[in-house]
Amino acid sequence: MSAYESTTRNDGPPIEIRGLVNQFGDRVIHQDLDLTVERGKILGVVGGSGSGKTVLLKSILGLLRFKSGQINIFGQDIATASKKQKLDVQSRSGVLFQSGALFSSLTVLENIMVPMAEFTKLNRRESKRIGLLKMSLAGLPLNAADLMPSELSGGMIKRAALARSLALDPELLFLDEPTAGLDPISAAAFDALIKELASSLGLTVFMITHDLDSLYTITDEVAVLADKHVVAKAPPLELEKSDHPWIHEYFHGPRGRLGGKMRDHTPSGDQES
Ligand SMILES: Nc1ncnc2c1ncn2[C@@H]1O[C@H](COP(=O)(O)OP(=O)(O)OP(=O)(O)O)[C@@H](O)[C@H]1O
Repeated sequence: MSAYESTTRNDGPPIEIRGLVNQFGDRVIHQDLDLTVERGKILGVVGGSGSGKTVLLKSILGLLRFKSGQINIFGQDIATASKKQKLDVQSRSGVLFQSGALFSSLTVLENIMVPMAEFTKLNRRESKRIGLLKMSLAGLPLNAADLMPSELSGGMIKRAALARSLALDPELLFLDEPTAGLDPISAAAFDALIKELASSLGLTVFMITHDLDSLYTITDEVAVLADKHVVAKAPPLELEKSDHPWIHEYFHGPRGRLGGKMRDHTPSGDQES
């Protein structure tokens, strides 16, 4: 049964990682990393530059061979999965890469139709109809269907890539810094779109982000990557209270939201009495 025909199957958490180790030469990136993402939740993933967020995403997506540990997607151990099982997992997942990763020689609609050609037996007319539906879900005007990626704004590229990631009605959506490069208004609109889609489509979302506003607005929980593993996983309002040095700095440092709030309320010269 293709993903397109499938209904949600009840088979283990969408993502379950145990004892993951990733290493390049002598350099250990992940050591005994554990992480579970429950069905229907939006998980934000944060961590300093070089903490291994992208390596983690690539490991989960099967784009990188990890040294040891176990990654189960929908209960399927991806290291031992057969080709058919891997295809099944892939067809139940959508990925929005940071750059959008659209095929530059294809129109917007053709880009969105690629996964359908790859994973389903839908004919071109049906794929087109579904592609247009996904465009509207992602908030793209239908007259963008025939545009080339080079003709799109940054925000439209993200929406086209989002439409493509939704092409197969995924249960699990991976987002790599979805609001990076967007102005604050477009970023807020994109956040709202993700939240709305996740709720209406019942998606589980794994989202790498540096955007504090996104964390507070749309995530249920945030996993923090530091010291080579997940040091905390909790709702943002709970994480604020953590005394882990990196987490504290993240929320309370000069670029942190709370740091900003404190700055806003710090009297400068004329003080309130
Ligand atoms: N293929 C590779 N070969 C060798 N080292 C790699 C490879 N891929 C990643 N690394 C190293 O692994 C570490 C983690 O990289 P990663 O891209 O996952 O960080 P990140 O948390 O996503 O950072 P950023 O927030 O800056 O994007 C980095 O030090 C990087 O240089």
